[in-house]
Amino acid sequence: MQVEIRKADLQDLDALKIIEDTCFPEAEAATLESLSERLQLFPESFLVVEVEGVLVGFVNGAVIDEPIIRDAHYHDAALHNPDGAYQSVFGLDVSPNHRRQGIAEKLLTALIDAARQAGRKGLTLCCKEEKIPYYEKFGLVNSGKSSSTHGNAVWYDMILHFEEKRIEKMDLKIILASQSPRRSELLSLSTKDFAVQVADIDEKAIEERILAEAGQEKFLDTATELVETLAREKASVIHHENREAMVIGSDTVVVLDEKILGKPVDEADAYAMLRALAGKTHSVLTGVSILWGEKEETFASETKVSFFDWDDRMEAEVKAYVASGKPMDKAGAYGIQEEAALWVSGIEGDYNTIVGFPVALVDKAIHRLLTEAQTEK
Ligand SMILES: Cc1cn([C@H]2C[C@H](O)[C@@H](COP(=O)(O)OP(=O)(O)OP(=O)(O)O)O2)c(=O)[nH]c1=O
Repeated sequence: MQVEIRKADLQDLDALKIIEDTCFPEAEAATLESLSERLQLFPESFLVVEVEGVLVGFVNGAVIDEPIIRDAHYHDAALHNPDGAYQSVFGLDVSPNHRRQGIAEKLLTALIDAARQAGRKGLTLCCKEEKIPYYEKFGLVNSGKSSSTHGNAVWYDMILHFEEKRIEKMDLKIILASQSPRRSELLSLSTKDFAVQVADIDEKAIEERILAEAGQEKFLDTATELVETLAREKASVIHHENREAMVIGSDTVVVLDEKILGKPVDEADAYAMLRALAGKTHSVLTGVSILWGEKEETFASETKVSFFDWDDRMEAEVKAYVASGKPMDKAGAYGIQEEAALWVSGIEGDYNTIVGFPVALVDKAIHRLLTEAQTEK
């Protein structure tokens, strides 16, 4: 028996309505308009099942903010929130001649998996008393009688809370291989539980090698390879000494007119860099490498930054900024989080990539690795 689950589309509407009417009494069955509205509103959580190419069942539900479905959720489309916390189940239908073949189970499991993947906190539905044991098999827990009077029946709230997979809950050692206080601050938005160990590598030698080996590819590709390699090298040094830990390395460079601007070597160099950046658009590239056991996630993020034209006021500000010593530990000789903010006319991309750590991408990569490890267990 060939069973296939896929997302529903509007062409399925008539078949869906026929199945809905065979599964529910008239007072409880969703109308054609309602099914059509749901299809358009939350296609991500409207799944159908086909057996040998014939549509025989479906499951659907809005994504809502609270763990319990209220009657208003069925009628008020505006209560669907694509970023909401709970996947609800408005209906689970299988046509009568395809029951007792595990098809409803497959549908519900697919919706639970999709909700987990989407990072929801859980899944919630209302059912009649006799269906409680059925849903308990999926881990849903009876929270008592529902306030719903849908179809004048008595309903029960059933809720499945997904396990918290935040990093804090895991027995995991994370090490940030960086001396940069800004990287620590940004990583702490994703997890509070990490150590810092500084990796000492010969950045200049790696840069010279990669630039010397560069072929005909675009300069930005070479620069991307450079920040990824430096990030991986930093992580690798620390990972070598801490085999069980998840180690994160990172590196940032500024790319202007096919030239790489790293940290300035002295005040004159810092001044020259800032003078060259004025009136132009450059790229800030930050590479990140996460090493954990045999696993690796290495990537780079690019943000374009434009500076206002050079004028007398900027000249005075740049001189004072250089004299303060602040440019010396920063790629391109500036920190957008400091006085240099006054010279920036616009950015295109992620702000934190400029500050040296694209924390949103890092957070996602960490959780991808954790999910991967859990499914392998
Ligand atoms: C462009 C720019 C860079 N920077 C910083 C980010 C990085 O810390 C620094 C680039 O130097 P990196 O060599 O990438 O990093 P680092 O030496 O500070 O730390 P480690 O190698 O130990 O990880 O420039 C800002 O803080 N703001 C900015 O606007």
